[in-house]
Amino acid sequence: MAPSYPRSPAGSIYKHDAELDASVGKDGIDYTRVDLLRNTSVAKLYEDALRYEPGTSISSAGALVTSSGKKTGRSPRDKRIVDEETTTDDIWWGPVNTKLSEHAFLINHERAVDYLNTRERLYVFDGFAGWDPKYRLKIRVVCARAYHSLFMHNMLIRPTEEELKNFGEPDFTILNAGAFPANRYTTGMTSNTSVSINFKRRQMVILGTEYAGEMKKGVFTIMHYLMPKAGVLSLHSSANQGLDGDTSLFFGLSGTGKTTLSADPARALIGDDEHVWTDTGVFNIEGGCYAKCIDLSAEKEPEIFGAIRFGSVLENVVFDEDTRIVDYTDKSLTENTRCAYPIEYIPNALLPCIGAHPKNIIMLTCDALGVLPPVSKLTSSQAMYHFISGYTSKMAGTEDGVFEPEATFSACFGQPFLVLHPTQYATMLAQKMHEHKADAWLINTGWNGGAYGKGKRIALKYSRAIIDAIHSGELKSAEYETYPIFGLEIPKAVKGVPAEVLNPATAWQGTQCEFQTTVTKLANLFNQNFGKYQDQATEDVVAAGPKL
Ligand SMILES: Nc1ncnc2c1ncn2[C@@H]1O[C@H](COP(=O)(O)OP(=O)(O)OP(=O)(O)O)[C@@H](O)[C@H]1O
Ligand SMILES: O=C([O-])CC(=O)C(=O)O
Ligand SMILES: [Ca+2]
Ligand SMILES: [Mn+2]
Repeated sequence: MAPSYPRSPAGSIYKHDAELDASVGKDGIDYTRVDLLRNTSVAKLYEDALRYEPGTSISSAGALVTSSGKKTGRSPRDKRIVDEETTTDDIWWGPVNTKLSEHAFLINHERAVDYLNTRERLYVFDGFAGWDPKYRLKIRVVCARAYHSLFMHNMLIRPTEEELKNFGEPDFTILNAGAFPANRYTTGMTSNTSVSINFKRRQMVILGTEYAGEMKKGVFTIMHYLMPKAGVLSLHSSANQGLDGDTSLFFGLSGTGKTTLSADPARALIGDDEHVWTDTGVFNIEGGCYAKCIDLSAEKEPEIFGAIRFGSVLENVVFDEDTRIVDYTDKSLTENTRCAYPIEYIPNALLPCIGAHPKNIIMLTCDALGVLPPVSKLTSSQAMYHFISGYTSKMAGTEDGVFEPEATFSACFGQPFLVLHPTQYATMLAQKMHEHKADAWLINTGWNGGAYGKGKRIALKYSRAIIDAIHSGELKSAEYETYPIFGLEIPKAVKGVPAEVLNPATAWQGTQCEFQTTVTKLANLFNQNFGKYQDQATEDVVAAGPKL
């Protein structure tokens, strides 16, 4: 049977080649073997992981504690997209998408297949990406570690028994042979880690990294291509919904607070990381959340803390040998400690994870220079400017080789996952925001009072108070002042936040001279970066940047 991309009532939204479908339907994996474990129970995956995978334990809360080995973050420099005729003209080749030849892909594929077929145990998980049946993709994950299977069981949408029975052929297959290296002498390889996506064959192959986040972000990359092609907008954002059904999107690069701030006791959680904005509203791509755990506490993040229990996968954390109590402050393995849990482990998750059109667009940035205001209200041109710029700081650990906050511009707040040119996503976002009259806000969840090393990260309770004020309508009618150079509108007061914190100039603990220098430095970085998009952006968007 030919695999199919998501179908609308009008037929397939994605064209494909029947002959090719027939040939790649055979992905090389021996599905007839008797020891193949398909959509195995959580308990069985626990037992296998504990028995066969070194570095696996149970935490005092019942979570499966695992080790992802040497790689404890994604490897963006080892990610490749196959250069083939059905997609090559669409892809934004360059900064994040590096070409891999079809032949080199086949070598990697063969290596993964041989590795997987020769394991004593093989796990297959079939699940969905996308809560809206109209756009849903059927994803198959084939892997050799119970940990990886449980991770994707948590992160994809779990099929019902009935759906599993009728699953048929997957739309996309992930072959995860992460414990086995890529051959560095294969053309196009620059290390023994390789994460490659082939849109024509609908396959993703992972070699040389056991970091499970590669799989969820692989699915996102696939959706980031297919969804805009189908006329809907994929987003690296979290989403939640108030009692009145008002939806908020929280954009932000890794570590800016999408997961933390979307878990809000007063609002229903739609999802924490990947969404699609369609003509009818917003749907979550995933069936689970993937929270950062560093310095996690029950007091500060009760919903997330409570979600770490039987069934959850806790990666690279350190715990007490006797009590099995996890020390969330311990960064000795990595700062990027993570937990993957099914979305229904969050008490007020909205099921199915589909919400209304967004009313508030919240852009999160973690400014390590300490000069962006904790909150500003954006005009629509400023919203586009900041979406295209995607300024933040890369936080330690999420990517290989990052050890302290590093200023970065990541287009659409998720450049590593973009497949098309950033302006294509930005244009769709502008249209949708205009059509649905959404308000836009920029929130700095990063440093305040001084740069990294001198000031401190703004208190989580202040960021939460700001978000409450957006949702209550308090901020929309607040009094504002203009923040010079950046031209941002800052509220003069927000309930629950000390007034001096709101303006970076009054919050600054060092000299005003040092403050001005830092503002100028950041403004220059913005201008320099936006140069890349000057030609494609409209005049008003270009004018929305800082003016020195
Ligand atoms: N003021 C703040 N606002 C939000 N998060 C904060 C704040 N101060 C500290 N943090 C911490 O920053 C981290 C934010 O991580 P979070 O998991 O929410 O990021 P994310 O945007 O979901 O990233 P990713 O895409 O990598 O999952 C958490 O560890 C949180 O405790
Ligand atoms: O991909 C990961 O490992 C975690 C994540 O959500 C991100 O980095 O945006
Ligand atoms: Ca997250
Ligand atoms: Mn993310």
